[in-house]
Amino acid sequence: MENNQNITPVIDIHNLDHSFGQGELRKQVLFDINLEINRGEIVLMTGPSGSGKTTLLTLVSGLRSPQSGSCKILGKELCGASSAKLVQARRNNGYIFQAHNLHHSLTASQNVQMGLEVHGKYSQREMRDRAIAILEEVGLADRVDYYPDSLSGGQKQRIAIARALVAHPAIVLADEPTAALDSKSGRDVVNIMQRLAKEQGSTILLVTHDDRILDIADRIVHMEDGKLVNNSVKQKVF
Ligand SMILES: Nc1ncnc2c1ncn2[C@@H]1O[C@H](COP(=O)(O)OP(=O)(O)OP(=O)(O)O)[C@@H](O)[C@H]1O
Repeated sequence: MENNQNITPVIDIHNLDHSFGQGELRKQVLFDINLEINRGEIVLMTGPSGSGKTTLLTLVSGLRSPQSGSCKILGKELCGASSAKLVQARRNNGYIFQAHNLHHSLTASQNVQMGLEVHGKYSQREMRDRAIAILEEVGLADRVDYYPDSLSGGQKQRIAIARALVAHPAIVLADEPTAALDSKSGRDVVNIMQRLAKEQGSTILLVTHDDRILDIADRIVHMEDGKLVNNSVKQKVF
């Protein structure tokens, strides 16, 4: 199984279509998507508003059920999968969103611990230790017991990264993680995300409108009117 995962793409999508609505209101928003992403790759997805980027991300994550075509994640087909299988698939992912989605009534370390609680296999002590260790890695050693409202946007997004990566997920899905940040904070959070994901061997699929972070990509794909129009290896710009 382990060897198999090293050679087959972690994300393996073929002829994927997706529509919203029924009958006359039915509207197709994804058309014949083909995308293979290997272990450890960082792929950025760009494209205009409404082109279908978030929809594709939700299908890959198991948050939405793929309807037609093939969407294999870590070798498991999500197209036609039961709700229980989709829930299981979600456990392989770490999520980072534009608005960090932290719980205001929980401290930084308690928020990060939530990334471990869903797995149900760690003791309280172990969760706290792991949360503190990863908060140190994202430069927040001195903010472990702070509440999100007393922290800056960049600091909150670093907590969200720590929460997404604390359980060493195989796949990290990020939807415009730098949109709410100034240039320096945006740069810092993607650098941290890139470093941690490379250390852990995670695969990253990141949706962005932010031209300033494109250089972290191993590859950039572009969505246009529900179709992936550019799916090639990126020339790194230095
Ligand atoms: N739950 C839904 N029900 C119906 N239509 C939807 C739903 N979610 C998205 N859509 C439609 O699907 C299309 C693609 O939306 P999506 O959010 O995937 O685009 P996007 O590229 O992520 O846009 P943005 O960059 O603005 O976030 C849009 O036309 C949108 O209106």
